[in-house]
Amino acid sequence: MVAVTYELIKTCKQTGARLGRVHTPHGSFETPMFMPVGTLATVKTMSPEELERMGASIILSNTYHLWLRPGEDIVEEAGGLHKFMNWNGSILTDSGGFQVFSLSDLRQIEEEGVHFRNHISGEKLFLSPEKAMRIQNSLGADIMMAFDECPPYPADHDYMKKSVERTSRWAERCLEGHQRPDSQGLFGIIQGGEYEDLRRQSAKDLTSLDFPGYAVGGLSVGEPKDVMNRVLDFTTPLLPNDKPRYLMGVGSPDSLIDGSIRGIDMFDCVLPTRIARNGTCMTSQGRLVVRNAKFARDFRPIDEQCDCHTCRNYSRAYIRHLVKANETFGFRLTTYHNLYFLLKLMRQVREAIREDRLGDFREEFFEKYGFNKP
Ligand SMILES: Nc1nc2c(CCNCC3CCCCC3)c3[nH]c(NCCc4ccccc4)nc3cc2c(=O)[nH]1
Ligand SMILES: [Zn+2]
Repeated sequence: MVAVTYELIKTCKQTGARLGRVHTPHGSFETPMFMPVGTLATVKTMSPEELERMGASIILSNTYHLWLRPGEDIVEEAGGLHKFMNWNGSILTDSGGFQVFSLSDLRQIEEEGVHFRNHISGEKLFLSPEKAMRIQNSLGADIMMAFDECPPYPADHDYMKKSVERTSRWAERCLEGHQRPDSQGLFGIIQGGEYEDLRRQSAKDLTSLDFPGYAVGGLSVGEPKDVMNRVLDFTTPLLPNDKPRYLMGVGSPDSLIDGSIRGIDMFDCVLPTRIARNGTCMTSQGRLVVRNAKFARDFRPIDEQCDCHTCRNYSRAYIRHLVKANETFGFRLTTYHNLYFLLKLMRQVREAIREDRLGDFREEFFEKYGFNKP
């Protein structure tokens, strides 16, 4: 029995976008879909009830963080992540590879795995494909990610080639180390940077291993947006049509639309929750920094075209006051709105695919939001 399956509902006649549905042991969700990030087993300042009310179906958590704190053994004793955090929707855990490279210094990559320092205590640690599988099996997420290397941008072709080949060997070790394939779906991660030959090699290696889903990794690491779009143009067609495609670390409105147009089904990013905690909101007219003095007497909602709980009940002036006073409730209101905004955007993208007009929707949205013309 396969834990995670994908159903292609239809392809947009105007673009390469696809409307689909992903089935997991904890429920199914339509795609393209945005996944809120909950690093330490919580989507910061949001309760599971609020996540459900805003329309979240799947959230992310993380091997690296939960291994360090509180420890995957405690989560396992609690009955797994779903019970531990009281979230009954789907959960995806990243493998920790990216976090090791982005969070800790003194890391050393070898064939066996990665040596690094705990970014909290400084103690020396070691993470391997097998260890990353054991931790994710203990956490019990519906979807787990292969242990990969996400090279820095830019990286030269030689380094990238060696890295892709090692990531492919690690992917095989992940499949062997995965103890619960019937209840947790393991996704492979395609690397290769901006090099078409290496993206082809990575896709060939990983699709021959028959994972239930595939992620495009190694992007949203500082490259210009047109480089990301070009890499997607030649990478997504290499992936099977009957499996989900997950673009890692992407969460700005324009990239969610452009990634969907290029056949991506799933997205995650810390952006909406992170900028919310410094009082910046995404709105249909572009970004709004609510802390700005000009909103001191502005009693309109954050976004006059938004029907979320925050926009129906609170004003810019009130939220500005809370954020300036560093009141937690202020960050709850901005976080709720930003997540709702992206989840609603994905609903609009799915609607546009249904009606074969995602290209038109992109034009309208970019114009209103203030993104530069294509
Ligand atoms: N395995 C793996 N993960 C990647 C991630 C982490 C995805 N989010 C996981 C999530 C799990 C829970 C804890 C948080 C992370 C990426 N994130 C980004 N860009 C983010 C760029 C960005 C954008 C806005 C703000 C900060 C960073 N590129 C990524 C590439 C890879 C990759 O190749 N391999
Ligand atoms: Zn709102």
